[in-house]
Amino acid sequence: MSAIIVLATRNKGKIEELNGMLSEHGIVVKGLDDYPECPEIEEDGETFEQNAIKKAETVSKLLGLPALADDSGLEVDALDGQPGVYSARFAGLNATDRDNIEKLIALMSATPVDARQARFRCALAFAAPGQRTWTCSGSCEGEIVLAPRGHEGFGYDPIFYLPERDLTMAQLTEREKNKISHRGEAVRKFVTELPRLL
Ligand SMILES: O=P(O)(O)OP(=O)(O)OP(=O)(O)OC[C@H]1O[C@@H](n2cnc3c(O)ncnc32)[C@H](O)[C@@H]1O
Ligand SMILES: [Mg+2]
Repeated sequence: MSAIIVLATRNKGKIEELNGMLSEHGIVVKGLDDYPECPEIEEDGETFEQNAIKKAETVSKLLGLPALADDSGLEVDALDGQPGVYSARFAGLNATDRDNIEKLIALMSATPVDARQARFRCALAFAAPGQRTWTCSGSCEGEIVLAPRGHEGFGYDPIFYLPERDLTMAQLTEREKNKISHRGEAVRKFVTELPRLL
């Protein structure tokens, strides 16, 4: 079996990771760069789940195809859960990963090392014509470090430290990241539902 699922994103890191996990299940994930007619979708939800549902349903309706969406971000305990749903635009609307990392490092520099707990969260939503939208989520615990390390992954990975590995997320290969990440956990739940959803 082989199926195409549109992933409602232009984030290349997400497309790469989702393809890495779903290709062995006969699924090819295509991002929105393959569907230039899809407009930017305003992410105005209060939760990752609300944003994921909005992105998946908007794209599925517009294209008349099954669509998966990932809304994800970083929650830092010392910042009361920030940047949360604002993770992509933490340092402003057109912020780069580097801008966001620099802002977070500046905000965390006064926080003691033993109070830098954080987690990545990922909500997935799957919408298809005539079907009820399905959602699931995953999370991954870690700590913020002030010195970025590693070049793999994307986003906040270089400052997301995994104490049990003594590595940042950006020092893991894509395959290793997928085994432990918030997105990996959510995708494994999606995979168990695939026979019912597709
Ligand atoms: O909304 P789409 O188009 O999917 O792409 P986006 O980059 O705007 O994605 P989000 O709105 O879900 O924002 C998620 C941000 O959280 C961060 N993030 C999410 N998953 C991450 C991961 O696995 N590693 C590092 N940072 C991550 C990263 O900065 C993302 O830009
Ligand atoms: Mg976004």
